[in-house]
Amino acid sequence: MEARKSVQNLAETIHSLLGLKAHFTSSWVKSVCDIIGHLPSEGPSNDLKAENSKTSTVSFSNKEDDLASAISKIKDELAALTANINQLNIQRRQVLNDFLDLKGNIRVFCRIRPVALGENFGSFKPIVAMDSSYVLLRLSDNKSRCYSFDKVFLPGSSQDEVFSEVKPVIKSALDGYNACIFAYGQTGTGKTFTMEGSPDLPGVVPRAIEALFREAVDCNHAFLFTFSMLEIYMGNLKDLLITQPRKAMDPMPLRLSIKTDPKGGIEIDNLVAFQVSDFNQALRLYRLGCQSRSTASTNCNTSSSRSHSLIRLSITSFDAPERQRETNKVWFIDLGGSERVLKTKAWGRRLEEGKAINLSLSALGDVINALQRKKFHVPYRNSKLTQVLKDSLGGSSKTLMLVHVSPKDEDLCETICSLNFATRARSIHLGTEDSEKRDQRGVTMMNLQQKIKIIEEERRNIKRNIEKLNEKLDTLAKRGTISSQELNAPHLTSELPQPNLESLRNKTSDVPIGQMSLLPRFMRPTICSRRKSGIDKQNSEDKQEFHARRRRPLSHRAESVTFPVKCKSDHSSEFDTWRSSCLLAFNMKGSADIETEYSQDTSECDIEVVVFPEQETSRGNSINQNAHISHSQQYGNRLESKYSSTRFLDVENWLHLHKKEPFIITNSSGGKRVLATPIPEKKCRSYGQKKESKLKDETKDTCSFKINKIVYHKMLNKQVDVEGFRRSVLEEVINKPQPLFEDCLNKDSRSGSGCLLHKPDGDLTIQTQDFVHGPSIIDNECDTSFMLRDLDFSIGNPKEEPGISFSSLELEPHCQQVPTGTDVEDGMGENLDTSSQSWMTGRERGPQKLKSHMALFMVNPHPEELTRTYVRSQEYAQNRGICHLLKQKIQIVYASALLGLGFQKLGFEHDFFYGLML
Ligand SMILES: Nc1ncnc2c1ncn2[C@@H]1O[C@H](COP(=O)(O)OP(=O)(O)OP(=O)(O)O)[C@@H](O)[C@H]1O
Repeated sequence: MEARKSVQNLAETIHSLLGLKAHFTSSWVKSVCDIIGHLPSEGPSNDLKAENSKTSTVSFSNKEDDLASAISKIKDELAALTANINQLNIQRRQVLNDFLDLKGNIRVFCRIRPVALGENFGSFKPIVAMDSSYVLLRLSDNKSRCYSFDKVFLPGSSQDEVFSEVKPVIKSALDGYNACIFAYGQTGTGKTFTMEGSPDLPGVVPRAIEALFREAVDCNHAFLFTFSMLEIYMGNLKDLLITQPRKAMDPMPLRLSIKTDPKGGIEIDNLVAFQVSDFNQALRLYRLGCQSRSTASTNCNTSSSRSHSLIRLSITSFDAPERQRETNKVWFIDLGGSERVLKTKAWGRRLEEGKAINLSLSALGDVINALQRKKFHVPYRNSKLTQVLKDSLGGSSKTLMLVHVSPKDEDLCETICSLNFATRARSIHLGTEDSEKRDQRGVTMMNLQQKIKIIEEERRNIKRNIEKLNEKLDTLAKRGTISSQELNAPHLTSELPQPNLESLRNKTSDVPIGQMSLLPRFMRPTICSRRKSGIDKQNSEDKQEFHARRRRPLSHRAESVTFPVKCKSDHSSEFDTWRSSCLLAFNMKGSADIETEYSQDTSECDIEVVVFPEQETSRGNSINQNAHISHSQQYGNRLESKYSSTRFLDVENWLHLHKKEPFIITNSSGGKRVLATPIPEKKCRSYGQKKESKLKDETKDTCSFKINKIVYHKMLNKQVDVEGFRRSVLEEVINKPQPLFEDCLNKDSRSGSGCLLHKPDGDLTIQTQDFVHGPSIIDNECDTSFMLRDLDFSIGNPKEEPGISFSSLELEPHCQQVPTGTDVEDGMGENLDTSSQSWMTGRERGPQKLKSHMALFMVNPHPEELTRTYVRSQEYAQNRGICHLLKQKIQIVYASALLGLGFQKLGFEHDFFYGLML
């Protein structure tokens, strides 16, 4: 009876709504009826069937009937409201997209950096903001140029103001559009400040992530967010969420390689992607990634980013038909600072870094310009950066470029370069319109904005109603005898606001898998939620249905699938991580991973394309498809086995482990291993400083450091281009090398006296402690320490520079595999977080004890950065049977240093140090 009544009610409600709402199509009604027909036995329609087939043994009281009918009415109302809200979502997306289209899919903002306290402003202001769209660049007293932007942020602009302009793009990302938000500009102009911000003044990235989660909660769909972070350092991709190995024996991290699917979607093979469930998790991962960035001190910025850092947030929603695509990506890109070599006076590695940054920036400019001009050929392949972003630049994707400029007159040249870049990127495709058209556009945009507001207000009202109905339903359910299962029927809850994957999964898990395909899409659990709940495992016999459930051929879904990889810890517990991959990650060719090469050496051919059997020829893709065709059955099995071996990564676990123990994860294909090492808390700066001062006190009497075996007279006679006081020091060096070395090197480097540097071309210069980087060699037999870089070396007394921290960040990518700190004596033992610790270790044992040691050090000049020291004792090497190799290599390095040769000249490859270590 009850069941018949509720069905009748539903039918009546639908019928009446049909007259009112055009979107209630007959197929929709049919699908709802179908659901009822296929719901498990608790459902009303099954009751109805049961009643028809046999006499009902259950009799309901009138009271119960009324209750059930009230509940049923509420359910119907909820369904109607949900449909209504979906309709509004579609409208809102359309209007927002029209609005952004009018604004331009590629928008360029300009932010002028404020003058810092105590900074020399210069005699005249070269850059003046005329209004919120124009800046005037004064080239000289009577010459100036005007540049137009979509928005100009004055020096006093707050982070809030900047984010308010970014917000529409974030909203549209939730609507399924890909988006890229770039920070571009001269080094030291505030790119990182804009993107990352500070704890008090959070930048675009944390704000955007927060907004995404907030808006997602506000939407009536379930979303799945995955977070990844990588950097492009000198054309190489590096996963910032996986730390580097600690020992030479430790496995190398998996190489990241860019892959493209037949539809043009880009995936980065082996890039770790974490499923994040809230803002805090994402923020903590973001901080973890920021700590691993390659930064260094340059003439222009004490903490200069030497790479492009890219944060990717993938958003998936399988049940939001109004979204542009199921999975889309938002990229936040803090570009490396553009710099003029003449100004930065960079050389060696800094120079190479600067060159790589400039090249990829100009490649990015070319791509954006080509897109703006709607050119047929877009030169994506010219850099790794543009290859990675290929599917998120152009088309319907939204691009925001925040160009940063300096207010100082001494930076005029760089400012011109940045503004020219911005002009190219903007391409002023809107600039050609006359003022009438521009006004018209302005009016249309205002109308659209108004429309968005009205729609959002309407949505809010409906949501309030939904909430009220839900409360009502809860109360009725408590009063009545209705089973919780009935209340949890998916058509009631899956569309409710504040979606929660967990609840979604639970709600749908009651439905037999065979009936899943009968449910409308919005009611079905996502692959992920099913996996998490273990449905797939439990129903392995239902593989057929599992595949049948897919709405599209596999090849079509390639861009949106994130594959999990089973991970194992060496510490007896198991962890799972998400390894973000498109279907290409299965890599039918086996070990055909393509190593990331320096960007300029690569072409589109480097991007591996896997073609699946049912794939149609993709747009503009001329790659030989037959070469990669694989058997669909085989593919299907692989897919299934991947899924069945899945568990979700607990981000908290990951973050926790990064603070504590190192662990190794393996991917399910076996063999390759990635080592994640603990990352100390950011507070290590203060820790390092504390140690440093303690160290200074302890070691005043052990400062002298003789140089007996190396004579530099000849080199020192070379022309030295340094300022007054340094020149006089050097002259002294030429006359009396030994005392000067002591004098110069034994001073506290932090006070600025610095170290002596010998460039490969023979030039000598003194630089302050900040520059010191690269591997260094200590050999107490000749009381000398070397700090060697790939093209140069310096001589210094490490004991006198306790504050210098050692890190792999300064090295060639492969050198980064060099183990992190271990105790000098036993080679293993304690981890040394700071160099000061390691120096202390050495000092505690005294010079005599150190005598038998040869050790390698990696220096990281960045005082804020995590500091790790790499020390290996000769004894330890001997124990491990590699002493011979170690000695030989160190001798070569010595010879190289003495001859003034760099490593590269001797033909040393990146992995030179790797071989030295255990
Ligand atoms: N708008 C701003 N308000 C306050 N401080 C700022 C602003 N912009 C930049 N700064 C400060 O200027 C310094 C340099 O900024 P930042 O490191 O962000 O530059 P960058 O462009 O990222 O440099 P690089 O390219 O070398 O990494 C920082 O100390 C930062 O706090």
